[in-house]
Formats: sequence, C-alpha cells, structure tokens
Amino acid sequence: MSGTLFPRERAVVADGAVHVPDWLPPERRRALVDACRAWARGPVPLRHTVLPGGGAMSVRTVCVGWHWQPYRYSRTADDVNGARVADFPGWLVGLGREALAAAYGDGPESRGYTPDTALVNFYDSAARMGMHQDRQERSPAPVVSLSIGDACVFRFGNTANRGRPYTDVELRSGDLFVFGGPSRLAYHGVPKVLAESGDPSAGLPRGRLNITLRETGLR
Ligand SMILES: O=C(O)CCC(=O)C(=O)O
Ligand SMILES: [Fe+2]
Repeated sequence: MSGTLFPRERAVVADGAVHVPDWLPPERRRALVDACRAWARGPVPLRHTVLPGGGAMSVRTVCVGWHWQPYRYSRTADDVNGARVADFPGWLVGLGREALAAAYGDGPESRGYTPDTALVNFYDSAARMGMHQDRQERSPAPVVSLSIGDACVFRFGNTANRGRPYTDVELRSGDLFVFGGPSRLAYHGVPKVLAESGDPSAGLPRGRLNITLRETGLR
C-alpha cells in the first residue's frame, strides 16, 4: 500500500474521532514492531482471547501494563499463564501524548494523557474483530490506535448499537486513529484485513499489527 496517487489527509470521522494517515514514520514503525515482538515473547505470550461463550477471537493479543480479558483488567494474565504482564514503558506514554497532540492539537488533554495499558493485536489475513465498545476503562480519556503492516477496513460506528450509521476507514501501515470525547464509547471493529498490502520496511512482511493505548483509571 505504499503507492498512493494523492496524499491521504487527516479526517474527522465523527466528533472526537480522528484519522491521521501515515503518522508513524518508518523507523518508528520498525521500533514498535520490535517492541511488540519482545512483548510477544513474554512474560505472557500472544494468545487468541477466549470469549465467555467459549469462542476464541481470530486475532491474537498480548497486553502491556494491564491485562485485558473479557471483560476486565488485571495485572496478571489469569486466562493465559497467570504471569504478571510487562510494565508499561515511559516511552509509550510519550508516544500516546504525541498521538493525541497530532489528532486534537497540543493542549492540556494531550499533555496530561497517561495511558497505562496497551493491547497489541496481531491479525493474519483471515482475522477479524467484531463490532464492540472499549468500555472496561474507568477513565474517559481517548483511545489511541496505531496500525502497522497490512491495511484493513476499520468500521467506526455510533455509540448506540453495532449497526448503522458507521463509517468504513482504510487503516494502513503507520496510520493513527484516535477516538475520545463523544466518540469514546462508539462501537468499532475490523471486518476485513487487506492481505499482502503490508509494509516489509516495518519488519512486518505479512499480517497486521494494531496497538491501542488506553487509560484504565485503575491503580
Ligand atoms: O485492530 C484495530 O484496529 C482495533 C482494535 C480494537 O478495537 C481493540 O483492541 O479493542
Ligand atoms: Fe476496540
């Protein structure tokens, strides 16, 4: 997906939901891929999260800072191997603040943003994520989402239900998407990964990596 005829522009998809194409330069993509590989090696491995109904998600996930399992956060990965998850690094707080400033402008909200959990999702070309809300956080702070590798269709909906109205946005390698404010609890999902559209220069020849940063509001 490197050949773009026209530069893609920052877009406000809904009130509080902003898409910033190509936000991460290639060297920062590579550094994030390296960090994600290290997190996937442990202390908790990438796993297909099992939902309460018994089905496993097609995406594989590893968490940093706080572990998410349906539908709560804990310090230990009780549904995987019981280990305490990796600490949330200071540089990732900085990246989150930069991301908010890029999406909303520099101000008190971006400077005070203190994400304390990251969900690292890896999608192969068949993986999907159903429409859901990110709602286990007690903090109303925005969610910062970074995408690397294969492009996907990201469906950004409304706060009332999983259906229409929604907007389909193509997220490509290096793109930033932030949702906060009136969009913080909007339903969203990934109906499709665009196979082999990836970014070998990021060290991810196939598949899609998505990292969401959140403030849990927990301590
Ligand atoms: O992969 C994405 O772009 C979205 C991930 C997501 O919504 C989540 O982890 O809650
Ligand atoms: Fe989500």
